[in-house]
Amino acid sequence: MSLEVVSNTKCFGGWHKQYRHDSSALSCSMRFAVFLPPQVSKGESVPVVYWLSGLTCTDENFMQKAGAQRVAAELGIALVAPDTSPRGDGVPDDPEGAYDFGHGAGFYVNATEAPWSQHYRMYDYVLQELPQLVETVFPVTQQRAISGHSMGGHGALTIALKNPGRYSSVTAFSPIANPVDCPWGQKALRQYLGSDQQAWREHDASVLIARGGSMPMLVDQGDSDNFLQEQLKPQTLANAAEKSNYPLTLRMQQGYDHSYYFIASFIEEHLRFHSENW
Ligand SMILES: N[C@@H](CCC(=O)N[C@@H](CSC=O)C(=O)NCC(=O)O)C(=O)O
Repeated sequence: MSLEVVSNTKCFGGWHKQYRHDSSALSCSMRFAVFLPPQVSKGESVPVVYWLSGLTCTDENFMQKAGAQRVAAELGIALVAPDTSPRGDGVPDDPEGAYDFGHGAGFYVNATEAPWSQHYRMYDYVLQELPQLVETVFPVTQQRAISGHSMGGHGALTIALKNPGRYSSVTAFSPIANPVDCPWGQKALRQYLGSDQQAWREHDASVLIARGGSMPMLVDQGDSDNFLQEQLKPQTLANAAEKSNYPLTLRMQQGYDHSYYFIASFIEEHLRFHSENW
């Protein structure tokens, strides 16, 4: 396993680092970011929160805009932020360069349809390859939590719901909560997974949560989010959770939009939530 250090920056007594590596899941070179809290420099092993970003993002949006490092340093949590899709000249992209499919829009699934299936395997990357690498290279414990925003909120919820026991807790900001029934989700799932909607349902948080479960889950959603009605549908998630008695806390936050200003306002509460549930 070869890791290239891209950057190394001191932050709140810990270190923000970017790395590049050859991903076998995605068959391309990938960059990811890690924040190691100060406890690591004192020889401690720490738990990890994996952060999945939304459409158009790289590993940088969350690390630069969410302001998560101060609380992660206080709580002794490592943060890991992967990119949102495979990338590179050899990786097919949306033919029209649309922002909601292809590069920057991997939707955290394993594509089954050509030409996407060779590289677009973000589900395996996030669930297996990246944690394996992180747990080999960095002083981290087996305690993992997962969180994300929008497309990344969809990724966090579905990966957690499909893998009970793998994460201690899951949180999301403005997740695409019912992708089988919104334009972003339908466009991506049809192309990555084909026309059989049963396959899409296996990556829909509202479908999965209806099957029950017990992993602590917190979702924050701004009520002034432009994407709320057409793309996000948190009420569908809440209704399904109620029917299956799933312990979901959904908080509608008055006046907040879809941006990282919203995430920055509540990321501390999400990290404390994870910290209470290791
Ligand atoms: N460019 C698009 C909207 C793209 C957008 O809003 N991306 C969000 C995530 S949306 C769902 O996954 C984001 O996080 N952007 C990066 C940022 O740093 O804000 C448009 O113009 O509509």
